Amino acid sequence: MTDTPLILAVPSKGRLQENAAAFFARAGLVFTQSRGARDYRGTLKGVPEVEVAFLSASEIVSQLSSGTAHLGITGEDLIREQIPDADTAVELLTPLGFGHANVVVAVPQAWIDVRNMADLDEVAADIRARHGTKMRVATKYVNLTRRFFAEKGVSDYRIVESLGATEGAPGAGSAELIVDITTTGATLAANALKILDDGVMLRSEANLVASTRAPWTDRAKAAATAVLTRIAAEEEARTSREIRASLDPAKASGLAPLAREHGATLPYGSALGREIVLHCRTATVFDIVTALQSLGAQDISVRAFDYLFRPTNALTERLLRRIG
Ligand SMILES: Nc1ncnc2c1ncn2[C@@H]1O[C@H](COP(=O)(O)OP(=O)(O)OP(=O)(O)O)[C@@H](O)[C@H]1O
Ligand SMILES: O=P(O)(O)OC[C@H]1O[C@H](OP(=O)(O)OP(=O)(O)O)[C@H](O)[C@@H]1O
Ligand SMILES: [Mg+2]
Repeated sequence: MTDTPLILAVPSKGRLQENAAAFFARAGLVFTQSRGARDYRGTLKGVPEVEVAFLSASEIVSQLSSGTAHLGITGEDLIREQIPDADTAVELLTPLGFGHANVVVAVPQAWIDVRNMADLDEVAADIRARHGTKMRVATKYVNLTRRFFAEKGVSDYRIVESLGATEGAPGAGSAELIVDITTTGATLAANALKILDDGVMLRSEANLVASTRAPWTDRAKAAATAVLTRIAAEEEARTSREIRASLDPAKASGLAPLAREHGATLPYGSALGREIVLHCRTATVFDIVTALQSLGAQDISVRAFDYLFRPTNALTERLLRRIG
């Protein structure tokens, strides 16, 4: 074990690696990587007390579940599959907008009469009548499949655990249908499979996840806060704009109502002299510009930020609410 206060688990390979690295880079969090004895370890430049563990998306889930890692990036599909009590063990702090994939039930396209989960009962009965065996479902999402099939009232089947190339199972004759993840649908199409109409089990994307079981010492909380504050400041910057203008002080009384109406703020107060500054959501910029023009404002400029640090942020609040 290590005595570094905070372990941050980051995908080291596969679909999520590049996007995760880009996500941290946007927040000004740069990894310095070194090869450790058993796995890759690193640090975050300028953020002491954080150790970065480079792991597979699935190993990240295990470490968050056991509390070996405090924070990590991984897919919700893996969280729901691998952690039976996910809502107790981890907190999904925020979806990250990449790693989108659906976990789906797919059957051969040739089964033209089979469209939804309820139709699988007939398929199962048919297979039993013809071969005296159970309908076989190939998947590596064993737990998600059991849960979903039970919810849909389908019980006469057996799972064939798949370790890869799941979509090939029906063609190879090792299962009748599959449960797997899909993004573009290309792999399903290449294997002549179709998704059942009500066969989307989970819409997954990469999430920033906190472990509730990790040793959340005061130093770990402080280190997490340092990381989350930067991530939040980047997001706040990306979704905000600054509007500056020159306004006749005689018109300044119209400013606060204007800001309120558009959900904007006056971070430095109402006008001292002619210069006014508003912060607003990106989508409201042009409405505010128009309103300012109606108020007689001139020389209106709109700027983007690199980082915007607020007194507090939703990520840190969410974490601290959960871990106390
Ligand atoms: N098209 C996709 N296929 C699979 N996973 C995807 C896709 N798009 C996003 N993901 C996400 O990436 C996660 C990790 O998938 P990836 O393929 O990188 O790992 P893996 O193949 O499971 O790794 P391993 O080598 O351990 O099997 C998935 O669980 C899912 O959350
Ligand atoms: O809908 P699509 O865009 O075709 O993507 C889906 C495919 O991608 C994943 O496999 P991956 O390429 O990660 O290989 P793996 O089976 O080795 O994980 C997944 O297991 C599917 O097979
Ligand atoms: Mg994969």
